[in-house]
Amino acid sequence: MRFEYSRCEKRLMTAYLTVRSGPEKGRQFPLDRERPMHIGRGKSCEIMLTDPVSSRFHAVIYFEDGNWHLRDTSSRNGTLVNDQKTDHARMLSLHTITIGSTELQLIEPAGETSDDTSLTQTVSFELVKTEHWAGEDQDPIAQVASTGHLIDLYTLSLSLLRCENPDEVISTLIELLRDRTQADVVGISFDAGDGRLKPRRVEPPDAANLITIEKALVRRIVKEGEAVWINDPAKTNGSALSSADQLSGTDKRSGASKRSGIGKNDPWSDIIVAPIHCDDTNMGVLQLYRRDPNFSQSQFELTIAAARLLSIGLSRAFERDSLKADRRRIADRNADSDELVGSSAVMQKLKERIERVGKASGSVLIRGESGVGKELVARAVHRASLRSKRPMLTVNCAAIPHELIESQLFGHRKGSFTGADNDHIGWFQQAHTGTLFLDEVGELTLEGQAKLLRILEGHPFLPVGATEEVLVDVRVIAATNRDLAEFVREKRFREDLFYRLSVFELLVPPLRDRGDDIELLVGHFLDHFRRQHGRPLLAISDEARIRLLEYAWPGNVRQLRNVIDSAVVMADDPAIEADDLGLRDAGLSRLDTLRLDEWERRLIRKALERTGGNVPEAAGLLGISRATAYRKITEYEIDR
Ligand SMILES: Nc1ncnc2c1ncn2[C@@H]1O[C@H](COP(=O)(O)OP(=O)(O)OP(=O)(O)O)[C@@H](O)[C@H]1O
Repeated sequence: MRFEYSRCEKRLMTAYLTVRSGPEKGRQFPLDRERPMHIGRGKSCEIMLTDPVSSRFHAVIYFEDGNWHLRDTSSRNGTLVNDQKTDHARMLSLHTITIGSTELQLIEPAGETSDDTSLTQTVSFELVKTEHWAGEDQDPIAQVASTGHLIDLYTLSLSLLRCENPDEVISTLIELLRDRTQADVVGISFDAGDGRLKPRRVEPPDAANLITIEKALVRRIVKEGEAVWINDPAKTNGSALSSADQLSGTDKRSGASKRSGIGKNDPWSDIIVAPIHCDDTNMGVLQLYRRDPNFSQSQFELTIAAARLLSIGLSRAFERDSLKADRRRIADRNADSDELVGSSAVMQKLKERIERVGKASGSVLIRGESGVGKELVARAVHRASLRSKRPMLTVNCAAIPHELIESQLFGHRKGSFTGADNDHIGWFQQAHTGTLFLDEVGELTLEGQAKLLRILEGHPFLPVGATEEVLVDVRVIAATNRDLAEFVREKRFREDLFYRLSVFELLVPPLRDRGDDIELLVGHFLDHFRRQHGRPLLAISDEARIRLLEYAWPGNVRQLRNVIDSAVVMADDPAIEADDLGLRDAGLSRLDTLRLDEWERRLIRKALERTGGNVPEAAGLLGISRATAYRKITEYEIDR
C-alpha cells in the first residue's frame, strides 16, 4: 500500500545511530557527514562503546557519494551489518550494526540523503509508518531526532509521571501536542469494545464530529501497530481505502453517501493517526488534524513518540486506578481501616497530640491497655509525619521467640547460627527512611534493648554474624500495655532505653472512658461488617444497643469489634438482638472490679469528660475539693 504526501519543506535533520541493545541501550549518536565517526572502546572514538567485545577502534562510519558507509577497522571480533559479517557495507536507513552484544541502528530521517529539492514526492507507506509496538521496553524517543522535541518529550514524561489519573494524562498530552504541532484539532479515541472508536477527548470539543477516519485505515493502524501521516487527504480518498465507515459514529449513513473520514469535504490538509497501546493491546488512537500549513516530519515523529509515552502513562494510570479500587475494596472488607474513630474529649485531645508528635522527629512510646488501638495510633502518627510516603513496618516483639528477636530486628548472615540458612535483612534495614513500629516493646531481650538503644543514639549496628556495620535512618514508635516504669525498677528494661523511647508519650484511654465513642464505634463496625458479610439491611434492636453501650469492655475496641463481627454473622433477620451479642455477663460487667481506686479513677475520668477537662467543675461534680481532684489526677496519671 502506498500513500502520497507532499513535502512542503526540505528537511535538515541529521542521521544518527540509535543503540537498540547492549550497555549503551537507549543512547543516540548523531552522525556528521563532514567527518568519519569512529566506533569502539577507545576514548577518542566519537561513538564510544563500553561493550567488552568491542575493539578500541572497531569500525568507522562515514558519508561518501550520497550514502553512509561502514568499514570494520580490523577489529578483533568482527562487525555484522544486518546480521552478516562484513568488512565494508553501504548503509541504508534502519540497517543494523552488531558489535558484540551491542546493536546500533542507522536512522536517517526522510530526505536526509537526498538532495532533491522538489516539493512533491511519492513516499512509500513504510517511510511514514512507525515501528511495531513492542511494549514498554521500546524506546519511546528512538525516532526523534529534533533536539527541541526531545526536550518536549522530556517535559511531557515528567508531567505524565506526576499525573494521577488517565484524564490528567490525556489532558497533559493534548495540551503539549496542540502547542508544539499547531494542530487545529487533537483528539484521542478509545475502542468502545466493539472495534469502533469513540472520541474520549477532543480539543477543541466542538470539532468532535469533524474528526473521522476511514475504518479500513483504523483497522490497519490497530492491526499493524503503525502510525500514519496522510497529507492532502482528498488525494488518497478512494485509492487504497474503499471502506468508508465512520470512525466516530457521528454519521452512520450508508453506501455512497457516506462521508469519508479523509474525504474531499473534510477541511483538513494533514492528518496524523498514531496507535495507543496498553499492555500490548490496542486501546485506541491519537489523532492530529491541520488545515494548513502541513505538519513537519519532526512533528510527525514527536506525535509518534508522544503516543508511546501516552501508552505508558495510560497503562500506569489505569494500573494505579485499579490498585486504588482494590485497596478500597480490601479496606472495605477488612475492618482494620486506618480511621481512628472517636470524638470524645479524650480522643480529640489524643488526635491533636498525634498531629503534633507526628511532625516532630523523636521516638514515640504509646501506652494503653490491650486492644485500645495503639497500633492504629502508631499509624496515625506515621501518617502525620514527614515519612508518611515511606513504609511503616510493624513488628510484634512478643510474637518472635526470644532467641530470634535480635536476628529478626537487626538481620543475620547465612550460617551465623544453626537455622540461619539464608541472609536475612533485618526489620530495621527494611524500614530504612521510614518508620518501625515495635509493638509490645517490653518483651525485647536485654541484648536487643542494647542494640535498639545504639540505633536510637544514631550509631551503626552489626547484623548477627556480619563483619560490616549498618547505619539506618528509622523513626521508632514503640507500644506497650505493660508498666515499663515497673519493668525498669525490676531491671527487666533498660532505664536509658526507656527515656530514649519515650521522647513523646501518647496514652490511649480505655474504651470505658470514652463515653459516646462506644456508640460511634458500634455504628462504624456495624456498617463495616454488614457490608463485609453481605447483610446491608440487618438492623440492631434497642435492647442490643443499650447492652453494648452499658458494657464495660475490658477487651476494649478489639473486643467490641469482634462482638459485632460475630453478631452480624449469627443474628437472624431483621435485627441483632441482645442475645446475639454473647455478652451474657453484661450486668455483672458493670461491676467488673470492686477495687475502690479503680472506681475512683473511672469516676474522675467520667467527670472530666463531662466538663471537657475542667478540673474545678469536675471536682464540683465529684463532691471533692479542687486540690484533691488535682492530686488524684496526678496520682492516677489521668490525661485531661
Ligand atoms: N478508635 C478506633 N477506631 C476504629 N477502630 C479501632 C479504634 N481503636 C481500635 N480499633 C480497632 O480495634 C482493633 C484493635 O486495635 P489495635 O490492634 O490498634 O490495638 P492495640 O492496642 O495495638 O492492641 P494490642 O495491645 O493487643 O497490641 C483493631 O481492629 C483496630 O482497627
